[in-house]
Amino acid sequence: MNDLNLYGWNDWLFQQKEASDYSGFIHGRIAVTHKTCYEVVTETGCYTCELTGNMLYGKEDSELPCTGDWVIFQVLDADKGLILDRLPRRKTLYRLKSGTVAEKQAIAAHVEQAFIVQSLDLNFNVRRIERTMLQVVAEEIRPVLILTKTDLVFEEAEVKAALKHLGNKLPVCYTSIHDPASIAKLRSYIGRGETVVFIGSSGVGKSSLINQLCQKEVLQTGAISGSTGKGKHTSTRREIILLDDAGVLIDTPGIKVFGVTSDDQDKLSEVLDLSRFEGACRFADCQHVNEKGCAVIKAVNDGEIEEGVYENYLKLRKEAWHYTSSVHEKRKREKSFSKMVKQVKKKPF
Ligand SMILES: Nc1nc2c(ncn2[C@@H]2O[C@H](COP(=O)(O)OP(=O)(O)OP(=O)(O)O)[C@@H](O)[C@H]2O)c(=O)[nH]1
Ligand SMILES: [Zn+2]
Repeated sequence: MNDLNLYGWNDWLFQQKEASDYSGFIHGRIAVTHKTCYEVVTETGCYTCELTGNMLYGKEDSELPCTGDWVIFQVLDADKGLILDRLPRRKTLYRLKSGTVAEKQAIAAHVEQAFIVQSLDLNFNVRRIERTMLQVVAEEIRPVLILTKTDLVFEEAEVKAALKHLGNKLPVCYTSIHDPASIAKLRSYIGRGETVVFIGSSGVGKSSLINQLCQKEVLQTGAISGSTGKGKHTSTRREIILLDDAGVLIDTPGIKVFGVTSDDQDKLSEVLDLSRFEGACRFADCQHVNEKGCAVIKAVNDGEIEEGVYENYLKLRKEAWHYTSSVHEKRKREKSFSKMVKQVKKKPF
């Protein structure tokens, strides 16, 4: 028997299930997402499930179930099922689907915290931390920064200086798999029944951390390739891992870049720590691009905001605009297409 409360099942989800047309069927949480099917954990075991046509056709990519989603399904066989409904989501990590401009893709649903993992070698990149934070806080997910491989040589002062503006925005945790105390500290961040998603490029040590947190080998780790210094890509699927007495961990395959799918100016300013200057801009709706009397631009010129941070602001802002206008365009095209179809249908033949 699995206790689904340990997997994060709660009263809110129960109410969502009650409200579903399919409330009479069993529910479970998606533990693994394959190309066309899902592995779903339930109280009585694991089922491999496919989607009904209704769940699949005419749906945006972001509406398809993802790892961490709670779904209702019909049991077909001893270990097979058909997903009939997906419960509404809260706190979902999305990313821009690669190769598209207006399609987002859900990566992990119902997550309370995101562990943004970078290793203290060439992988460390503050701009990427800022970008990932934006995706995370847009969904009210709490970010934690994890800097791994402290046993390797790194410039601590440089790292700390680069993170200065982020210091009060997220806890920063330094870890090494050779330092058990650092892993114990990390574990203390994870509450019972809480879901944590691990985000980070391939080779930064996500699987190693998860194994150490579980105190057993639950995930295969990759060897570093000698020629490139980068980890081999070892994750081919996302997976949910249950900690013995704490929460639920979701591993994601090495997603390198998060394309922006949020156009929340306030969140962006908050992440980049620009909010403390904004109030003094001459115009209330100042975008801090080239407006007169912009306090943010003044702070950049005065050296109070680092240029790199401001440049990333402009970059992320531009991407957010691009995303929103592309989504808008897409909706308009779809609308005019369905109008055209309706008109065609009306015409007598
Ligand atoms: N020196 C050192 N090496 C580490 C540490 N953590 C992980 N590694 C090594 O880094 C390599 C990659 O680790 P993984 O845990 O497989 O990395 P990952 O982020 O899960 O990579 P993917 O599964 O490809 O996404 C392995 O050879 C690990 O042994 C650490 O704290 N210190
Ligand atoms: Zn301004």
